[in-house]
Amino acid sequence: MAAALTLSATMAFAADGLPNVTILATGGTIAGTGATSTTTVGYTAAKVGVEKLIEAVPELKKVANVKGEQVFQIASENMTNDHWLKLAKRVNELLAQKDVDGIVITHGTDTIEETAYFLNLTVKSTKPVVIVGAMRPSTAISADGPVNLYNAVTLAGSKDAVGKGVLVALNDQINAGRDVSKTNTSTADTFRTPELGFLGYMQDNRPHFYRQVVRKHTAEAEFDISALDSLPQVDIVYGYANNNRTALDALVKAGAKGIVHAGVGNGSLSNAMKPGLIEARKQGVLIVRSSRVGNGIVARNGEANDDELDFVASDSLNPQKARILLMLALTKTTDAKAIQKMFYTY
Ligand SMILES: NC(=O)CC[C@H](N)C(=O)O
Repeated sequence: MAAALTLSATMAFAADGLPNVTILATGGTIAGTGATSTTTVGYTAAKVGVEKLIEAVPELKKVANVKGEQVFQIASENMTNDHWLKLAKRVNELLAQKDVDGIVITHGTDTIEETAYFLNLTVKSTKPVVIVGAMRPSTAISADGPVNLYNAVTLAGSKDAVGKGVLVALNDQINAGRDVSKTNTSTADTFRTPELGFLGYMQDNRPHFYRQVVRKHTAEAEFDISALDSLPQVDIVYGYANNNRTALDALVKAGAKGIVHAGVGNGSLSNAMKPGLIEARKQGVLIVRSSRVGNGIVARNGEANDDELDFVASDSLNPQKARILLMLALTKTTDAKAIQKMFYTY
């Protein structure tokens, strides 16, 4: 299956001088407008349509045959599971076509890392999928959107990006959708993979790759959203000094099927929170221990006896990414041991 997909992706690339890249626009700052050229905070996101984004970068024509589609027009803090299902289905439809070589998704930066990981697990193709955004609105001095879009289209049209999983490309760097995070509220170099490292650079009209993710993704992933119109409810509970179980209990009462605990340190559970998590698990709610630290491994049977409690350790996924894997895992099984395996696979 994966070999056939690789072959078809390669053949499509060879069919024409320029690759065919579709840009799916979803909103964000890259499509934002401010009152003046110096407005870089307090602008309005998700205003400019995809055709205007493309027109603003005439250089795109030199690197790809570009088509644009406005999938939705939102600030990415409003991204929902429904948006993800719609987007993943559209990406899969397009990538199944022989005349589409790669996809670029323009996106608000706040939840890029979540959409990237969701697609990394649900896209059924090895063809390149690149998510891009901007930190300055389109009207700003030195707007970063145009160069980021140019690099993203170049990357999505490159054979070097085939089979690398969903990529996030901003600020001349290529990051893996699995590992990347927004690390600064406002600077242009916000997207980083601090401990594991980014994959390569965009320079001189081409990608330069130095590493790749070994965890399974895209064509090799077992998740199939093609027949789904909703995902199981999974929520996040935060760990902090003097915390309590009030929010946890409310989420469980509201019907959460899974809870990701963004614990302190190595996924530690306070004496105030732990009994609530144990009760929730007894009621059938899946519990994943992650960490608010944002880097490192949450070790199974480390800060809690996961074997005894039937909990899952998040491995290296941060809470917002662990939430996505748990939702998708719950579409396949409710067995905590099987879900733990998925956390070591993806
Ligand atoms: N830089 C941005 O894209 C942030 C704008 C907005 N909050 C969003 O995520 O869509």
